[in-house]
Amino acid sequence: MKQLLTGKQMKQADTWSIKEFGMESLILMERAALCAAQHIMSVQKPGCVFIMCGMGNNGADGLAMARILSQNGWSVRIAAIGQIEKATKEWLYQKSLLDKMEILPVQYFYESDDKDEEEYRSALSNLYVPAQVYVDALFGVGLSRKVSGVYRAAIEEWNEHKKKCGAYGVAVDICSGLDAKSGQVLGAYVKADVQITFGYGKVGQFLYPGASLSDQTITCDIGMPNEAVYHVDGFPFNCLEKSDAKDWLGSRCLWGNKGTFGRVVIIAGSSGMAGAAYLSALAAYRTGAGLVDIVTPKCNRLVLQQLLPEAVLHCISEISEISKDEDEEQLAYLRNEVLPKAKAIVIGPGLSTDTLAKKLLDMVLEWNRSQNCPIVIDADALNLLAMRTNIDHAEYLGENVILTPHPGELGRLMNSSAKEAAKNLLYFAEELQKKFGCICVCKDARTVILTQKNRYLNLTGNSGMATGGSGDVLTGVIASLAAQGLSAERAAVLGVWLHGAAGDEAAKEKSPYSMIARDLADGLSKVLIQISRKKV
Ligand SMILES: NC(=O)C1=CN([C@@H]2O[C@H](COP(=O)(O)OP(=O)(O)OC[C@H]3O[C@@H](n4cnc5c(N)ncnc54)[C@H](O)[C@@H]3O)[C@@H](O)[C@H]2O)[C@@H](O)CC1
Ligand SMILES: Nc1ncnc2c1ncn2[C@@H]1O[C@H](COP(=O)(O)OP(=O)(O)O)[C@@H](O)[C@H]1O
Ligand SMILES: [K+]
Repeated sequence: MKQLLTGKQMKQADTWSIKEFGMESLILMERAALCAAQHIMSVQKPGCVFIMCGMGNNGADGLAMARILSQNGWSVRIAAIGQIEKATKEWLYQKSLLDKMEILPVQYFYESDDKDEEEYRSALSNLYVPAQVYVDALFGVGLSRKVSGVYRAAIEEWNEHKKKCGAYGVAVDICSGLDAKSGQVLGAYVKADVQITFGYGKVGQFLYPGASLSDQTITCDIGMPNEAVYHVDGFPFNCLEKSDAKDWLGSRCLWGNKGTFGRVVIIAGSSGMAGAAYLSALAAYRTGAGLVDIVTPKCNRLVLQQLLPEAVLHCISEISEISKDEDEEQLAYLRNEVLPKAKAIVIGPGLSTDTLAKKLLDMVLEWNRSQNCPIVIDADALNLLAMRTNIDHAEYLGENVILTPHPGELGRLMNSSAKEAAKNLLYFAEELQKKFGCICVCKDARTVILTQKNRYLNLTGNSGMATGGSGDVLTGVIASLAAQGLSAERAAVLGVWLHGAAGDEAAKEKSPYSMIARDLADGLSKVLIQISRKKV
């Protein structure tokens, strides 16, 4: 399992290693600089390298890289941007080594507020020499505010000159301008070929738009003590990898029958929305559930029977079509005959927010209070949940409930907008988890999964999944895994991984442009062939 930290957590890990463990800051820095320099030497023959340094320790890494590369036959040019009074002690030390070696001129460019951006850029332009490698060591995880003035000009010149001379761009630790937690860019930002990041990957490098700033992010071990990660606030973000997916999936019982592999009850669909029920149910079957029941309005009977004859249908009447007694009867039937057989329940895809949908959600939440059955709440059921204002959510929901909002639904659940939720996905996910006390799967180009104790970031998937019905497929995958006996947490995390990996398979075959939600079901089969064990 790969672990990622936020910028703040990384600093805490650094500080603990230095102050509590007693590892000299310069040891870590030397390892970091050596790692980045070695990467450059592994992909390029010695030539000319241009290094843009700030005055913090990211800049100090850049100076140390300059020394190492110079000693290995490289011609080095350095532009130091900022005020020398702000330089860290490590920076001054690295600079003093360069001075003693008498081989490297450091060109300074001081910060002052009296120029406009164009003036800065033309002044800086002279410092940016043609080179085959461009290194960005302006800001690392210490970036704390929007980039402006001389720094903005320095970044823009760096991008422009790098492009003009076709140089290989290396960002030290993290692309300058990228926020190491949110993945948002703060003002200007470097676009590099590779980010050589130290100790742990930073969450912001894997969230979008941050993940698009470089083609590759390489994490280097810089010798930080392993315990350092236990001395940070909160939890690191875990990223499931293929080998973990294999372990978590386990093996399928060779002598199992359909009862062994769990029954998923899917409460979904409304008039014109049969597809949502179909996609969720199809995905549940394709992920291995033994039986799938669909609870849906009568109008969807024919289409669902034709699309998925394998599903058991329970067709219900709209409230307007029946008497109060009949309405009570059909709910009692669901409560007494259908829900008790479920090993996992999905509620919400295409459900609508009408009175019947509301009653169905009430019934499922009531069921949740007395039974220990994993429940996936999605789409309209989330919208209905967002409309409830006077309940203590944490009392209703628990560790067996999985909410799967996209940014629109997340915004609604948190009384905010989709735009805000997408921009601050981690923050919103944390608040949602606190509010409902359950498992929160906050979906976007990167999906964040939070439980009471753990944080996960999913790295599979692609833009082809931004197509109607993808989310419905996810509900079926998660519920199917839960029905087969995985804990709700593992079902959610593995489900999101599988769903993304299925999307990646679909994209290989159809391209992200033309794949549709149904293709994810075929993708699931391919991924399951790759990760399922051959023998018990
Ligand atoms: N011993 C350590 O602490 C290690 C640190 N390392 C490097 O050190 C970096 C962190 O160093 P620092 O904490 O010194 O931080 P940075 O070097 O990332 O930058 C901090 C400096 O930039 C200024 N700053 C922040 N945002 C700004 C903005 N928008 N405009 C203008 N100035 C701004 C700050 O006031 C501060 O002076 C890491 O990313 C990594 O590259 C590595 O060498 C590994 C070991
Ligand atoms: N650009 C993307 N990269 C990776 N995954 C994506 C991307 N866009 C959407 N997805 C995934 O596709 C699914 C879309 O879900 P949702 O918006 O609920 O779809 P729908 O409501 O149409 O079923 C989510 O799991 C989301 O994480
Ligand atoms: K950097």
